[in-house]
Amino acid sequence: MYVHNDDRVLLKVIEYVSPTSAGADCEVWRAGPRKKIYIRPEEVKAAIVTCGGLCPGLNDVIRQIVFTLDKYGVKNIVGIPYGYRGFFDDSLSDINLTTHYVQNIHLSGGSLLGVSRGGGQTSDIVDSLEKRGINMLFVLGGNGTHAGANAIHDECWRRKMKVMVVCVPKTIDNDILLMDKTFGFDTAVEAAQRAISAAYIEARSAYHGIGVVKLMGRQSGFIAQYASLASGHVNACLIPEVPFTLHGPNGLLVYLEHLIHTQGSAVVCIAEGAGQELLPPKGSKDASGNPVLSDTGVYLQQQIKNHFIAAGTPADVKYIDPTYMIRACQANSSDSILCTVLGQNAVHGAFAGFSGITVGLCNTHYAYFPIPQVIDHPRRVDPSSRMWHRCITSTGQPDFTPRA
Ligand SMILES: Nc1ncnc2c1ncn2[C@@H]1O[C@H](COP(=O)(O)OP(=O)(O)OP(=O)(O)O)[C@@H](O)[C@H]1O
Ligand SMILES: O=P(O)(O)OC[C@H]1O[C@](O)(CO)[C@@H](O)[C@@H]1O
Ligand SMILES: [Mg+2]
Repeated sequence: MYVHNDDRVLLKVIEYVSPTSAGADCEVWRAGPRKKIYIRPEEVKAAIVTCGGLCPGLNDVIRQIVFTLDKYGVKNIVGIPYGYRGFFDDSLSDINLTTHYVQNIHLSGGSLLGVSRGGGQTSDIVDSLEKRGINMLFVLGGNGTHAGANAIHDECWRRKMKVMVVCVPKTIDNDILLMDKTFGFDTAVEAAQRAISAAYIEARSAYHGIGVVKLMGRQSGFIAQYASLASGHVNACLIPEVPFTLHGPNGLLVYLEHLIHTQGSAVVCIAEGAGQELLPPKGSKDASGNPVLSDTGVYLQQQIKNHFIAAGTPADVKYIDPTYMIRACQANSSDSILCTVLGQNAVHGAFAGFSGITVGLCNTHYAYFPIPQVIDHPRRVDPSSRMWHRCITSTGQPDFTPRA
């Protein structure tokens, strides 16, 4: 059954108050195979590239793109090694991708193709596409990668090159706008449970035990929020979107003291971007220009220890940082399904002639989004949302917001 090009997915089942509300001006196409295809399969040279940090499910998406291209009859498929770097680093060679080659890659985490951050001029990448004769490009990555893909799309358009650039959002942080969720997020939340569980068991078993778990989330605290909600053992969830105070009567430290006296143990879950304002900024950036963050997890652990020493109350503080363990793993079943459908739809989108789009889940429907709208700014936890309130209701934490 084919999808008609005029089919649309309703972005939000809400009435927009103003045309500048997020998503109000965004057209979202229904994803899926079209009756009329834009290019003959025998003319296609397809490439797949994975950029940014790792994310569970990358291999599932790569595999499904190759399988679906094969179903359309495409024989010429290459993998670009190590993200955008593979386009301009002459020491790196493309990888020929066949269904046989990718058959089992979803059984392990990581990316078959490798990933990287930083580097590369758009014009060099487009030169490279031209030189290699690539006319279908599948780009898997987060906000930065999407910005790069959109620039590639614009440059191809400017040069009148017929290249379809189609993205699949990859971010365990779940920080892409307008989508229900991105692949890898569920797996990361699930993997974080082992760390939180260990922190809880350690804390419960120790005399006055306190467990601190740091999870990824540079600007968006979704992983910490959902992992805390899923666990049920977290007493305080700290995210970048909600400033907190450590000291003073409404601070975290006094609350932990209260928990130790009333229930004997406590668990804190902190997102890496939370509490950055408590430490001097590092001032450095990674290769892609993302700010390098201070380690608030280690700082928090130290502050808790100091506080309890000063209070004369014994406390056994255990710190767990499972950072890379929650993303370097194999996708769970629900993410595998998501990856499979996203991968298939990425190929359908390219064959339908879309370019400069990304594939995502919108109100439970698979859809094509224009890239600029989904990366206008990172999606963040809304502290006044019902979901955040559900989270703090579940942890039972008081309001740690700094008071004037
Ligand atoms: N504004 C931009 N314009 C063009 N290219 C960009 C831009 N921002 C980042 N890139 C490129 O995109 C690639 C990935 O960017 P980045 O390291 O920020 O990861 P990301 O896609 O945001 O994923 P993650 O969620 O893991 O951070 C890098 O090669 C980087 O050079
Ligand atoms: O250490 P790396 O590879 O730069 O990745 C860390 C970053 O990845 C992210 O999860 C984004 O993918 C951020 O939250 C985190 O800061
Ligand atoms: Mg990014």
